[in-house]
Order: sequence, then structure tokens, then C-alpha cells
Amino acid sequence: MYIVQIASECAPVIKAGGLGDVVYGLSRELEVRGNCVEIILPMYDCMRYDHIWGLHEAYLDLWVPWYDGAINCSVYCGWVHGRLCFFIQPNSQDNFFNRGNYYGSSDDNLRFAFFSKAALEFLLVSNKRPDIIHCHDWQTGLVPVMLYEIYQYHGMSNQRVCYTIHNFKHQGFAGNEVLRATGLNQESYYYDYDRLRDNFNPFAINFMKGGIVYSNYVNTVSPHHAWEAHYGEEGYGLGHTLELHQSKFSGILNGVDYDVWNPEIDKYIPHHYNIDQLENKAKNKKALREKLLLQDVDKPIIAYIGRLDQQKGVHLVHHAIYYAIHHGAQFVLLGSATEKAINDWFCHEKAFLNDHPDVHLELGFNEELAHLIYAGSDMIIVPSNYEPCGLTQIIGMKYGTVPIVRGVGGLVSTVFDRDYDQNHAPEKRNGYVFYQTDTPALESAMERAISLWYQYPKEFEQLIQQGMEYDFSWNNPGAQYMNVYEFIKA
Ligand SMILES: Nc1ncnc2c1ncn2[C@@H]1O[C@H](COP(=O)(O)OP(=O)(O)O[C@H]2O[C@H](CO)[C@@H](O)[C@H](O)[C@H]2O)[C@@H](O)[C@H]1O
Repeated sequence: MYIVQIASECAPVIKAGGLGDVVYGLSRELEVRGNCVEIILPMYDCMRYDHIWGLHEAYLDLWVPWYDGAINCSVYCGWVHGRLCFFIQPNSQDNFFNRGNYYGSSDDNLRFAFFSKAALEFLLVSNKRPDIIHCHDWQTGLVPVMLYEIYQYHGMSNQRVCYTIHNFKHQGFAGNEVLRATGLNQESYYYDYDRLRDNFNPFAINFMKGGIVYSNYVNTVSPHHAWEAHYGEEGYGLGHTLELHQSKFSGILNGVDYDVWNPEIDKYIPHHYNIDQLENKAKNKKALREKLLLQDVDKPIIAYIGRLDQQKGVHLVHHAIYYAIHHGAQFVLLGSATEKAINDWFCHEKAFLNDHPDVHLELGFNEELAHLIYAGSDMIIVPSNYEPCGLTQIIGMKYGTVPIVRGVGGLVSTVFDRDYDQNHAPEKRNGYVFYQTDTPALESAMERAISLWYQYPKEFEQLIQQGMEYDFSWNNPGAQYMNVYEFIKA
């Protein structure tokens, strides 16, 4: 099958979070299964050019209709660790992708509406006719809309769209200027409740809603989160739309690319190890302490890696730092915040704890350091308010780092409490789970994990191994996406 992914991220060249991991990992799996896969991305000024091989201009003079005129674009092409990627660079004064960061501009809706239009225009004029177009998140929600309403009449009537939602909170809202800019026009048609009109704001169109309405198949990234989004508040107002389109909606649990995230071959960690060789994990712990100037003592290291955002339960992350250092553990945090108040808060904490021998807070994005933290830590916390899938607990398990998570979304489907899980035999349990969003709930789980580490080291090692035994590779989800593609293919 010929599959084109259209997305705003692809790891490691463009990665703000888990979306990048999924676009890369899924694409590799699909190729391993014999499909032809291409990825279309924006050409950001701030992406990691050092991860692109053989970057060259692939299409000159792409003219993308925009308002009453057109914007000239260049399309570059190169390989990102074996994946063929096309990067769209608009040559206009809007500087859509030269902002020094991927997201966070006041015109993000126009930037990504343009990207979606440009990706389709590129497919059209370069005569690419994939069987499947796979889009991700709000940034590309307008792709199926424009494909159905415009491009199918220009010779793209056999293309089918799978739309994956990684985060319902960010939906992409705009006014009618986006309709004019993209050539959709016809305000009254698109402002219909059954099409793009936001379910709560009658004056806004909603990109993600468009993606749901117009795609041939829609999924989010775990079955449990699909249920939460459909029936609970985690759909952020799109529950009714999912209800109307339930026959084409499901949850497919993410995988993790074990060529990238694997302590046996990881090029960013000094000592390789596997389930039978855990003594080398201890050497990575030592290396992590040396790198982050933590004192070398007999204590467990608890880590947090992720965006610092309300979604991630930042108040509990903050509480975990102090709980850890007051209960005989060390704490390492690697995170970045886009929201100023949260950034200021953690900068303040960093300054306050700077000389503490048992804490290191690293604010910013650092892919290489993330690998060493997964390898060198004993436990990883994921106290999210909501979590569509969550990759850090899955990566943690592969590196023998025991997850302590809140029981929501994909965390429910991947982490099974050592002491209380009712559905898995003791030898299948792999971490600690708590449910409430208050601090005693978090503390109870951390307390159990830290006590086991101190009092029953053999049993803690057993728990590590039980987590490492799980297979969360792309193999199973890859098969599920193939089924979806076969199902919707023209
Ligand atoms: N400061 C930093 N430095 C280095 N690396 C960092 C980092 N912060 C995060 N990362 C890395 O980014 C990834 C984050 O994965 P998450 O599952 O937390 O994704 P996120 O919430 O962004 O995405 C959404 O999409 C993903 C994919 O579908 C879902 O799993 C998730 O639930 C949903 O919220 C991991 O690979 C992690 O190591």
C-alpha cells in the first residue's frame, strides 16, 4: 500500500512530544510490513537538520492557492533515519515556519491550515496518489475537509483518510478567514453544526471536528481514552461529534520504536543492558549522577520526563519532587513548559533546589539526556490529569524503570499495580497505579515503590523484569492500522 503521513512532527527531526515518536515509529513499522510510506512536514527553521540525510530540493515552484492569490513554496526531500520526508517551505513574508519554535504563535491556525493545503497541493501537482493519507491532530484536521470538498474534483477521488487524535485538548479554532484563505469559502455551508462549526462557539470553526467529520476513519491512541473522549469530559466538547461518528471511531494503543528506545543498542547511553544484565543499568545510574552532579549514595532515583503542562498533573509532579527528597530518594526532572506561569514556577524551583545534592531539574528539551535518564533511573512518575496513551511509562518499562502512574487513559492499559491489580496475575504486574488527583494518592503509590526498593530489593528487581518482559513495540498496533487502512481503502 502507498501511505502518506501528513503531520506537524516527526522524531527526531521535529519533536515537541509524543506525536513525533508516533509518526516516526508507525511509519517505520508500516515500511517493515512492505508498504511505501512518505511523510510530509513543515520545514521549520528550528528543526534538527543534523538528523536529515541527503536534503535536496524535490519540487520547485509549488504554488499554493491562498486567499485570492497563491504562495510560492519549495519542497525539500531527505531521509530521517531511513524515512523519506518532504518538507514544505513557503517563500512568503508570513514566515509561517521561521518562528524559532514549532507551536505557540498567535496565527497557528493559519500556519497549519496553510501547511494542510500545501501538502494536498503538493500531492496533486506531483502526481502522488496514495491509497491512504494519514493525518494527525488538529494541525492537519483540515486535510480531509479540503480533500473531500476541493481536491477530489481535481483527480484525488480515490484517496482515503485515517485521522489520529493524540490530544483532544488542542482542537484548532478559527473564524471565517481560514475558510477564505483555504478556498473553502461558503461560510454558511461550513458553519453548519454537522460540518465544521464548533459545538459550543457558534462563531468558530473547529479543525479537529472537521477532521472527525470528514475522515474515513478516526482513532485516538488507546482504547480506554477512546471511551473517555466519547463518554467523558476528555473529549473537550467533541463527545457528541464522536457519538455521531462512532461507527468509524476507535482507540489503538501506541507502540514504541524499539530501534530507538532499547537499552541493548541505545547510542546515547554509556552501558548497554538487557533483562538478564541489570548490573549495567546500575552503571548508567552512576553515569547519570555524575552528569547531573547528584551525590553518589544508596538511594533510588525517581524521574519525570515530559511537557510541563496542566495535562501532566504539574502540581503532583511538583509534590513528587519534595516527597522524594524527604523520603530517601533522589529526583530528576526533564521538562519544558510553554505556559509562562508554569515555566516561571519551575524556574523558581530550579533556583531554589539548585544546590540540593539529591535533585536535578533540567528545564528545556533534550533528547539525548532523556535516554540517559530512562536508563539511569529506578522509577518514573506519570501523574497525568488525562493521558491519551503516554509513552514515557512504556519507554521506562523497556529500560527497567518502574512506572508510578495515575490510572487514566492509556496509562490504565499499560501499567498494572503490583499490589492491587485485580486483572493481572502477580507475575504480570509491572508498576504502581493511583487514581485520585490529590497528593495523598500520589504519596501512597510513591511510598509503596520506595519501600519495596529499600526493603525488598530482590522483589523490586523482579518487578523491573516483569515490566521489561512486556512487548509494546509497533508490531501489534502496526497490524491494527493495516486493518484500518484495508477497511477504508478505495
Ligand atoms: N523535555 C524533554 N526533553 C526530551 N524529551 C522529552 C521532553 N519532554 C518530553 N519528551 C519526550 O517526548 C515524548 C513524550 O511522550 P508523551 O506520551 O508524554 O507525549 P505527549 O503528551 O507530548 O503527546 C500526546 O501524544 C502522545 C502520542 O500519541 C500520547 O502518548 C500522549 O498521551 C499525548 O498526550 C517522549 O518520547 C519523551 O521522552
